[in-house]
Amino acid sequence: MDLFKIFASATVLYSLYITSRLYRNYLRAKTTGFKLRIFPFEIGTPLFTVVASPFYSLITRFFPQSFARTYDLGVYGVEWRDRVAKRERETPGYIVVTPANALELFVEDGEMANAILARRREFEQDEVSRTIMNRFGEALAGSVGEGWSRQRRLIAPMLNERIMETVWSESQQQTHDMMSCFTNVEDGTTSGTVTGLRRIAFNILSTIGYGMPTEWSADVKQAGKGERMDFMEALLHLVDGLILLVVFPPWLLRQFWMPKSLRQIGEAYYQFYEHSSEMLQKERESLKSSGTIRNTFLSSLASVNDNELDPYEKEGRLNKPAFTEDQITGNLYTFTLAGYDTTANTMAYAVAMLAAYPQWQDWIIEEIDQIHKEVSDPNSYQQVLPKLERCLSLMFETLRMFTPVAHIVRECPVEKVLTSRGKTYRIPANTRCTLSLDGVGAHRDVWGDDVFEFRPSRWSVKAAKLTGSTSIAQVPKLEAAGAKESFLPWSSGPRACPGMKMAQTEFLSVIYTIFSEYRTEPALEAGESLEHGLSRVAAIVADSQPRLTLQMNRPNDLKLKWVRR
Ligand code: HEM
Repeated sequence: MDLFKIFASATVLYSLYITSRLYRNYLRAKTTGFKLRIFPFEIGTPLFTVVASPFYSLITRFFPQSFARTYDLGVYGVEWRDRVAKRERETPGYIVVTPANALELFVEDGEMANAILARRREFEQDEVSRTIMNRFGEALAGSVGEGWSRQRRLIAPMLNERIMETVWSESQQQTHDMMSCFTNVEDGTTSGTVTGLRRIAFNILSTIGYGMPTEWSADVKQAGKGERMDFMEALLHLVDGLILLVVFPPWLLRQFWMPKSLRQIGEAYYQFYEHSSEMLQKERESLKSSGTIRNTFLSSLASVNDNELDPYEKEGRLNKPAFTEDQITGNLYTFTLAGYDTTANTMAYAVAMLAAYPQWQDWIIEEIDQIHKEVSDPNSYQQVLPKLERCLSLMFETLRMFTPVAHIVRECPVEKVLTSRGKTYRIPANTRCTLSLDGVGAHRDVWGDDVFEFRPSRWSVKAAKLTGSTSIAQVPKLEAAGAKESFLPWSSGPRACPGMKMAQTEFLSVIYTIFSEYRTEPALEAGESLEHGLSRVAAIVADSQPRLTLQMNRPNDLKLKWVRR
């Protein structure tokens, strides 16, 4: 009985505590101008993320809609669930009031998202992203404040026009190799299209990042027992195992009693450091002896000097290397992380959608055939790339529908006032702002009634022309009203993706090379009609899930037949 009383009193006290915190946060939020949602649990934490998923379908089925919706917001991948459910998005967003210290602001409107992204100093990257991105050393993608400005100034130019021709030609070569492998087998049927495209994206990073050209191959080279992994194998395990490495220490993962896949990730962690340190050593030696900077990210990182820093100059340290070994390792890793899954999955979704909707294949093939007639060299980066408007529209539409980085988070430590669509909003101090890059591309008033349809031609007059400009940090100049603000797959503002042009060049080169020679169609099962085959492919695409980026759950079920045109 006494025990019962203790338990009951504790429950009452705890409920009072939660209620008082909720009330306090409600008072903070009520005059902000945003719609409010009240929720009795702290959302967005790693704990909630882990615990919430198993109860997801139970809660959404049996609890009142507004409770279920707020719960939904805290479960990873809400943007994709909204898209599949064709849910209308909020303008500009809403605040979730929980008992936590911070308020949770969810923004789904382009104007407000852009306003936040433009004010980098006032809305810095959140702590969780920083921890993940700096796992291997302080990197551009995980730094804030002056440290970020300095890294950005030095690193962004490394992804400039100088590397684009290599990206273009290497992507062409890789694509040729992949396609000959696919079409070498009887009737050109393969379930390896997604894996094959991922391999291309990885191999391009290997060339551009480390100066290690790798031949396309359907199989991944795997180190045998007791053998040392090569650098690229180690890197591949680390990219796939990123979240595990944030949660578990690498020494634990590599224990002999762990499952093989986890052991490999733990092992890869140590081998990556070893390789990266050796490569850096070699790069520095070769720089010293030859004085030539290779056209790779590693060489640029190793050679760059931070001449502009006054304090360095005063200390007589002018021409000192700008980056420590740890910073170089961190940047090598995040460069691969940021550039791999994003570009690979964009190519995979585009090809899958072309297979499911063959009319769009006809549409881009028409453009490609026209280009072949117009240019003197059909492989020339300079001649071909600026003409690929429809192919670029295909990329934009794929990114709008299958946004790889569904949201980004910024912190607001001090109260700010912003306007959106003529209305003023107050963002209280200590608010976490989750900006839905996917949501801004799903507003009916901007995109029209077919907002949830895949229609690349909506971009045809809007598609940015890649003019060979060296400016890489610009969002494409989209002419249609509102489209620029409502298309943020690469984010916007000072932190916008510096790899945008590289991703575009790679995507365009791969799509152009494939569809210059081939077409694809669903590999039909016995007795299956074409119509059924097409909708089966569309269903495989719809069965996706955001992991690090959005990915298909059953990529190997995407059985495609490749035929020479
Ligand atoms: C379709 C392909 C890609 C998409 C959709 C994409 C998207 C993004 C997004 C949303 C951000 C976050 C920006 C922010 O915090 O405001 C980002 C940052 C970044 N991306 Fe990309 N990205 C792509 C390809 C690439 C490639 C190919 C590279 C380089 C190899 C790259 C390198 C980076 C880096 C270094 C950052 C950190 C920038 C900073 O914090 O200043 N990305 N990207």
